[in-house]
Order: sequence, then C-alpha cells, then structure tokens
Amino acid sequence: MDHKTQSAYRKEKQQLEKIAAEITKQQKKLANYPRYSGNNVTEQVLESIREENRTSLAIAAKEPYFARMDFQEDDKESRSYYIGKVGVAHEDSQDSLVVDWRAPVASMFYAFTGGEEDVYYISPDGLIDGNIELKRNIVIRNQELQRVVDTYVEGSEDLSGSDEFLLYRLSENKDNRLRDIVSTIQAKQNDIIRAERTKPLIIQGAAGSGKTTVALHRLAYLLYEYRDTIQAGRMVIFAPNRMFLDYISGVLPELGVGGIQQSTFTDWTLSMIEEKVELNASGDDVQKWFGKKRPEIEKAEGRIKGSLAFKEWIDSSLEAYSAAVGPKGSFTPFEDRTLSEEKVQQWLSDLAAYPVGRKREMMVNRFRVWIKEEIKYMKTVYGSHVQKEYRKLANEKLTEYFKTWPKQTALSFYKLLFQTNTPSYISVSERDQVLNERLLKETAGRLKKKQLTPSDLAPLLYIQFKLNGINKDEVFQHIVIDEAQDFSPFQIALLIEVNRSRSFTILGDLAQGIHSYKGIHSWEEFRQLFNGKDLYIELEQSYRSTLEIIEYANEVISHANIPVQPAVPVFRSGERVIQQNVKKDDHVTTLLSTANEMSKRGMNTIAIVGRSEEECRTLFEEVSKQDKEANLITAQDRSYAGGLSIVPIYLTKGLEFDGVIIADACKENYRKDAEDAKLLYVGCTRALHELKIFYVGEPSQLLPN
Ligand SMILES: Nc1ncnc2c1ncn2[C@@H]1O[C@H](COP(=O)(O)OP(=O)(O)OP(=O)(O)O)[C@@H](O)[C@H]1O
Repeated sequence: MDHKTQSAYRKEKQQLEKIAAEITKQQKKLANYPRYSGNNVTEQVLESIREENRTSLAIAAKEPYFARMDFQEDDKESRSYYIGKVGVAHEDSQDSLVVDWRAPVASMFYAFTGGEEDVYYISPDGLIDGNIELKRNIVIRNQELQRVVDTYVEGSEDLSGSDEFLLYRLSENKDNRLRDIVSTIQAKQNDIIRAERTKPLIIQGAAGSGKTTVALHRLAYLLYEYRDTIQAGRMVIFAPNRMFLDYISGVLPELGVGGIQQSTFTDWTLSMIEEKVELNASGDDVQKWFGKKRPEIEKAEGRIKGSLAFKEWIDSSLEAYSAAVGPKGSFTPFEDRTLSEEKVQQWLSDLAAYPVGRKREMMVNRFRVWIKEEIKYMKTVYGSHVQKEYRKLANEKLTEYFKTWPKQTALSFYKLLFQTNTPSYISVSERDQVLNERLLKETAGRLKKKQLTPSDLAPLLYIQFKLNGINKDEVFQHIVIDEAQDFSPFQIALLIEVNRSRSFTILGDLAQGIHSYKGIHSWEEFRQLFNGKDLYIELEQSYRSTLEIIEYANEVISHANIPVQPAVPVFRSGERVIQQNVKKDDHVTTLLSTANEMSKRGMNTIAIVGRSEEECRTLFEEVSKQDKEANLITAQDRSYAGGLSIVPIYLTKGLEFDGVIIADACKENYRKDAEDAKLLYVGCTRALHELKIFYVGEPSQLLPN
C-alpha cells in the first residue's frame, strides 16, 4: 500500500468506527424497547415503524455501506456521501450518515462513469447539478474494513479502478443463491432499475447480463421511490419454475424488501381459476420437446393457443355471445303481475358497465327481489297459503325466461369453443383459420374430463375475467416476468388485464428460447400489445462468464441465427474451454474426476449437465455408487442446494455454477440445428469460471473446431 492509500484506508477506518458505533447504539435502544402487541392503533403503527428500523439496522450492522461518493453541488462545498443498502441517520441530529442506494443522489454513483456526461440528480427541490470528485468502493465484512478501491478520482486519467473492482466481484465463487449487486450496478443496468414505473419495459439481455438481478433491484427501487403509492404485496415476479424461485429468493431480503409475490405463471393461474380443473402437465411433455424425435414447432399447441389470433377469436366469440344473449320481452310470473319490458331494459342499461356474467347474475338477483315483493303482495290479497304455489310458479317462469341467457362459466364457455355443435354466435370459419382439426378434437376430449394443458390456462382465465370481471385485490401494481421469451403473447395480454397501469418489467433472451414451441420468436410479438408505448432495451454486456466461455458459447449460438446481438464479455480471462473425446467406458469416471478436481480447487457449485432427465438419472446412479455426494435436479424440484448437481441441460436455465461439465456432447445428442444450438448455448453460459465438454464418439457439429 502506498502512503496515499494508507492514509485513505486509515480515514475510512475511522469513519466506519463512527458509523458502526451509531448503528450499534440505535440497535441497542430498539432492542430494549418492549414490543407492543396490544390493540391501540397508534401504538401498532409505532411498533411497525420500530420493526422496520430493526430490520434496516440489522442490514446496516452487517455492512453499513459499500461506497463513498464526493460530490460538489454547484456553488457549495464538496460533501462525502456514504452509500449503503439502507439509509442511516444520526439519531439526535437526524443528519444523514449513510444514504440508501435507491435515493436520487446515489443514482449519480452508478450513472457517472468518468466520461464527459453531465452530473446531476433530481431532488424533490428540482435538478441539482454539480461535480463528482471521487467514487470509491469500500468492502466491509462483519464491520471490518477489508478493501478500499477508488473507481474514479477527479483529474486522474486512470479509470481502471472501476473495472478492477467489478472483476474482483465477478471472480468470486458462488453458492446456491443469487446475490445482490448494489456495489457494482452498471450504468445501463441503473437506467433500467430506475426507469419510469408506468412504462412497460421489454429487455432483451444476453446470457449473464444481469436480467434477473436487475429485475429484483428494480422491484426494491420501485418500492422505495413510490413507497406512498405502491405496496409490496401488489407486486409480483413470475419465474419459470419453483427451483428458480428458491434460487433467487435471497436477493430481496438482502435488499431489505419483503412481501413481494413470487410465483410461476402456472401456479398463479391455477390459484385464480375459480372452477375445479386438472392440469395435465407431466414432465414427459417437456421431454417430448427435448427428446430425439421432436414435433414441429409451428404446429405446437402452445404456439397456437398462445397466439394473438387465438385471443382475437375468443374476444369476438365473447362479444358475439354478449350481444346474442339477454332477456327478451316482459316477464309475467303469474297472472296480472308483469315486469314490463321497459323496466327490464332499464335495469339492463343500469348494469351496462358490468361484464356479461356478472350482469346476468345481478339481473337474476333483481328479478328475485321483484318476485319476492310480488309474492308478498299476493299474500296480502289471497292469504299466506298461496305463497308456496306462487314461489314455485315464479321460479319455473324465471328459468324459462332466462333460457335466452344461459349461464356460462369460463370452463363451459371455453368448452363451447371446441365443440362440433357450437352456438351460432361462435364463428366456425374463424375457428378453422386458427385451430387445426387435431387440436380441436384433442382439446374437446380433454375438456369433457375437465383436463387442461398448460396452454389452456391463459385463455381460460382470460374468459373468466371477461365474464366475471376482476376483483380489486387481484390487480397488480407491477409485474416482473423473467425468462419472458418462454411466455406467449396471450399470457402477456392476460397479465395486462390484471395490470391496467401497464407497469411491467419483461426480461428475456431469444438466444435462450429453448421453449420456442410455446414462447416467442421475436420481441415484436409482445411489443405490439403495448401500442408503441413500451421501452425496448438490449443488454449485451455479459458479467457471469469468463471471456473464453462467452467466446466459445457465441460460436455455438451462431448456428441458430437469432436476431439479437451476441453477448459481449467483460475482460475477465480464465481457463481455456476444454473439449475432449472420451471412451464410452471412461465417460462417467472422467466426468466425476473432473468434478472432484474442480471441487478441490475451491469451486462451490459444480454442474454435470446431461442431455435428458433419463441420462442424468443414470449418471446419478453411477455417482451414488461411488459414494460421491451429488444432487439430481428434476423438473419437480423446488429447491436448489448448490454443491455438485447433475442436471438436464434444459433445467439449467437461469442458474449458474462455478464450473460446468457438459456430458456427452456427441453428434447425436446435439444436432446441428437452431433448437439444439440454443440448448447447448444455455448449458455453456451457466459457467462462471470453467467449462469442460466431453463427448463419446463424434463431437456435435455445434462445437467450435
Ligand atoms: N453489475 C454487476 N455487478 C456484479 N455482478 C453482476 C452484475 N450484473 C450481473 N452480475 C452477475 O452476473 C451473473 C448473472 O446475472 P443474472 O443471473 O441476473 O443474469 P441473467 O441475464 O438473468 O442471466 P441468464 O439469462 O443467463 O440466466 C450473476 O452472478 C450476477 O451476480
């Protein structure tokens, strides 16, 4: 350490002691405060504020801050800002000691990269201009100062500190949880995190560009920035499977945020569908698309039922149904007592704003109330003995009258759409343009048994919304969709129904679109849903893997012809990617000895990646025979344990491992086509530090020479 660095280090140590002492003092005071559990509302509010402070201080105590920024506001003295995961103020003076990373002033720390850009932030008083003199990253562990790296010093030409600190962070080994990146958020990521809430964001990001991480930081930011108007419980993140949700579940608590809903699309729709249905979504379905003999993608059920054409046909059928049904004429349940046609029409127009199913329910109720009153009147004229008879008569007439307006549930309406004998309001010619004969028959057969496939979920729930409306507490204030390339346009259209403010963060990567039998092939398929009001951003810089791995993976994906820019690696060099032929009999031993050797070198998370679940099971059995601890990951898993995993390639999506070993990447396992190129690309880009590929016989033609 030179003299200047030593002196900076000493000063930062003193500052840390001062701030840590204040945090400890406040923590002690709060710990001594008796917890309130009574019924007084004011006291309850005060207790919840104290609880929030306890949580924030616990985060601050672990790592009070991670950065310092010296900023000179125009015409004022320069000031040092310490930036942390949560803000800390001096208890007596209320002076800010640490600013929250989400605060407007902290945005300059991320946005300013040392170039010619204007330096300013938007405070509640307006725009504040100025000059940044210093950007410093500070690593603190258990209240001990570990590292001080200046990433920008005014007047100095050397900007290498910024890269140095990022590379130090990226070179660390990972455990079984995704982590926050508050100390190294990059300028473009910062723009996404802080983008306007009501603008739908669509982000195409290369593998490892930080999409998932950025989305989680954006949620934390939105909750901070709009704390008076939005609630965590009304925000949701949709992720591809439960294991992935478990993998990302640590980030929000690390950022001091709780209560945000996390779900898979399937789980959410099933919880919303009011009728009892059975989902026919065995793991075998997934196998079908990744097996050796695969069906044609464009004819896939998911592509057809997920299309906007299918939605439009449902919309026109629903409209035609609403127009065709309704009460006709006056209603006479017994002689002399008539509900006039005029009255009926007036009631209908009162209820015009309600969805057709709700309208029917409310009309029937109004009729019932009217009948009750009439029977009361009849009783006064003829005596109470007539009540039973008139009630029976009126009910029969009511059923008869509403025959022109048959009750439809979402499921019964959905069934109608696929029937051979459809009501006249369903356009069969339009249907023939959207659905093929086989799909029509198959769906009709399944729906008779109340069985759905995943592709039926969005249309069914959509019909339910259109027939019965949506409850206020089912509406979201912000929706994050991760791995969005696997969503269909219909699914997005459905989510727009429950998020009318269109506050979306939609993230994905077409190059990883391995579920293209149900997902999109171009972002335009979503963008058209937002009528040009979306903000489309591409992230090319990839942070996860070394230069060697990204270059290798880019060669693999070049066979798929994807209309997006390839990933650009950060300059982090590592081991060369190894591609090696092995004899069949030596395959498993080689995989295992490679994993052992990686583990000896300190890697925490290692994956042996197989082509199919079946292959992984066999590998797992072999490994177990050798008394080696490993986890077999299957589609049903709900948690990810880290360590050594044996995992089918299509289930690695979203995850990352220090070392990745691809098993048998032979010519037969990975064909030279777009689908297999995407699969292999996903597998390769899971590796942070090392990638090793083995094959028996001839290598896949996707492997670089
Ligand atoms: N600014 C950053 N600073 C430090 N690490 C970062 C940064 N951005 C991303 N990373 C790291 O890069 C890795 C990839 O991030 P993440 O999983 O969020 O990317 P992704 O785009 O969702 O990836 P994929 O699509 O390949 O699953 C993670 O380890 C994350 O911590």
